[in-house]
Formats: sequence, C-alpha cells, structure tokens
Amino acid sequence: MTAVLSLKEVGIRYDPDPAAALAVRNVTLEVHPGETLGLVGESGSGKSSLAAAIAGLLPRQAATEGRVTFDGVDMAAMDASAQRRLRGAKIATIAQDPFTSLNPVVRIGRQLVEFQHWRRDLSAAARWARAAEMLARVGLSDAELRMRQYPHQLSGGIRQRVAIAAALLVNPRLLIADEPTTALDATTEDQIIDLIRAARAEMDGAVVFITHDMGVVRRLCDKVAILYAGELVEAGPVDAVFAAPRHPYTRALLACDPAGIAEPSRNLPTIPGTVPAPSDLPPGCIFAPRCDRALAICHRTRPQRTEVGPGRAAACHLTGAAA
Ligand SMILES: Nc1ncnc2c1ncn2[C@@H]1O[C@H](COP(=O)(O)OP(=O)(O)OP(=O)(O)O)[C@@H](O)[C@H]1O
Repeated sequence: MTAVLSLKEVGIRYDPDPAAALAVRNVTLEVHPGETLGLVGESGSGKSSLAAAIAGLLPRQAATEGRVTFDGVDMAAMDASAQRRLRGAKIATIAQDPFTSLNPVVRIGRQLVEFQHWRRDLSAAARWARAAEMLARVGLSDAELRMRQYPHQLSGGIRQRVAIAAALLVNPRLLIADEPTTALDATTEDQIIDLIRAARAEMDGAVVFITHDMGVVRRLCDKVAILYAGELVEAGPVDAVFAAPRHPYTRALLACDPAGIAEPSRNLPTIPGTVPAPSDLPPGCIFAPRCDRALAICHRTRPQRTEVGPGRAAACHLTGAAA
C-alpha cells in the first residue's frame, strides 16, 4: 500500500548558510492510510519543524534535504505553486492554539464558508449548511449560534472543535495536529482525542499527532516516532514500542513515569540534563551525555538507525542488549 506520507532522510536547516547546523537530521518514516502516527519529543526536538516541512510552512530562508513523498508523489518534483495546491487540497493542520488559525475579527460561520473557497461547485448557502453540519459532527449542538460568534467568545475546547471542523471541511488526506490538547483541561482533552480518533476513522487518510504526552500516544496512535535533538531515535508500532522500548531515551521517558505505561500521563517526565542545541551536538550518540547505560563507544561514534523488529527501528549501540 502506498504511504500517505513518506519522509526519507529529511533534514531541515533554518540558517541559509550551508555550513550551518541542521536543526533536524536524517528523519525517515512512513504513515499509511488509516494510521495515526504520534510524533513525540521534548521541547526543541524538532516536532514542529517536521510538521512545518510537511505542510510547507517553514520560513522562506529555511532549507530542506532528503525526500518528502505524498501519496507516492515526490514533492521536490513539483514546482512551488503545484506544491501549494496539493498541500491546500490534501493537508490540514490543527494548531496548539486555534487562535493562530482563526481570524479574531471574522465570525466563525464566515470563516468556515471561506475555508471552502475551493468548492466552486457549492453556493454560499450550501457551504454554510456544510459548515453547520460539520460543527454538529464535532459535537456542537448549537452550530448556528456558534457560526454567528467570534473566536474570542468561545472556550478553548470549543475553539479547538471549530478548528477540527475547519480542518475536516478540506476533506484532508493528511491531518497534522500539533499539540492540539496541550492548552486544555483533562476532560476536554479526552473529548478532543475521541474526536480526532473519530475523524480519522471517517477520513480516507492518516493523522500525524504531535505531542509531549506518551499517554496520549498510547491511547490514540498506531505508530510512534520518538525524536531527540532533531533525530529519530526510535520508531515503530505503539504496542511493541511501549511493551519493549529499544532505545534508552524511550525507556527513560516511560520509566521516569511509571503511570505512562499503565495509565495516561499529561507531560513528558523529567530526565536529568538538557537537549543539546543543533550547533552543539556531542561527538557520538546525541543522547549519550544523558544516558545511564552509555558505553565508551556511545561517546565516540554516532549509532546508525537499525531495524529492531517488524516495522521497528532504533539508533542505539546497545540495541540488542537493551532489548
Ligand atoms: N524559526 C526558527 N528559526 C531558527 N531555528 C528554529 C526555528 N524554529 C525552530 N528552530 C530550531 O529547531 C530546533 C527544533 O525546534 P522545534 O520547534 O521544531 O522543536 P519542537 O520539538 O517542536 O519543540 P516544542 O515542543 O517546544 O515546540 C530547535 O533547535 C529550535 O531552536
């Protein structure tokens, strides 16, 4: 089956100087139709950079390397306007704060009608009806009232539902949700997660869900990709990775937080030390300075990503032993 999204050795550099450090390096992963991929990592690990690269939202001066393929089509083979059209028609994003995607001075209904500008086959009235129907589908029983309101008149949870409705109106092939529940209380978070799960089940496509929260990954995702300091350190099916993590960083994330396995937690646990800056990476394994199992080789040589099970990969010198 062709992947909805495939990244092959993707790197991202914000500084236009080709000699500058890459903020994201060598990321390879795939998401297939029907899958939800959890992209996890501490702050600064590169989650949002990857999402921006996929959605075509990196700053103009940023450079990318490697290959991004969407439904089998290599993005690099298209010119900029064809890329924009494809992304506009097929990729929708939900941000942590829907204020960033909703216009504060335009009523919700008008915004939802405008989001459907590509549906030239529909009249304004039909787009309005479709928007109201979508709001009802995301659980807003008073859709017509909401359509007449401005974003600031809505609570955070309702704004996020509106943002999800807006994303689904595009009928996306890929939905990218960038920490959509971080600003919400636990009950609202649960509702939004259920909603994204239901949306995925209805979509003919896939979801990339960015989060700090391993508990959410366990509840929502089929696959997980764990980023550390701009590199993918482990990836694979959620059940397998959570049952037997193969990278000490993944294990540390789960072990620092015993509830993370049995029960959802809201935040990444604290691991002593900090994530290195892209310009100041250690010479060997990027996690070695914080790894309680590091050997001499870990401080000298960067480990290669290796297959460690069906659909699983990890980049660790200890991979075999650490199992
Ligand atoms: N616009 C930018 N210009 C320069 N560097 C950037 C920019 N955005 C991100 N970076 C750098 O890229 C690296 C990855 O950051 P990114 O924001 O993608 O991480 P993240 O995992 O999404 O973090 P957070 O959870 O805090 O959003 C960091 O070193 C960061 O400083």
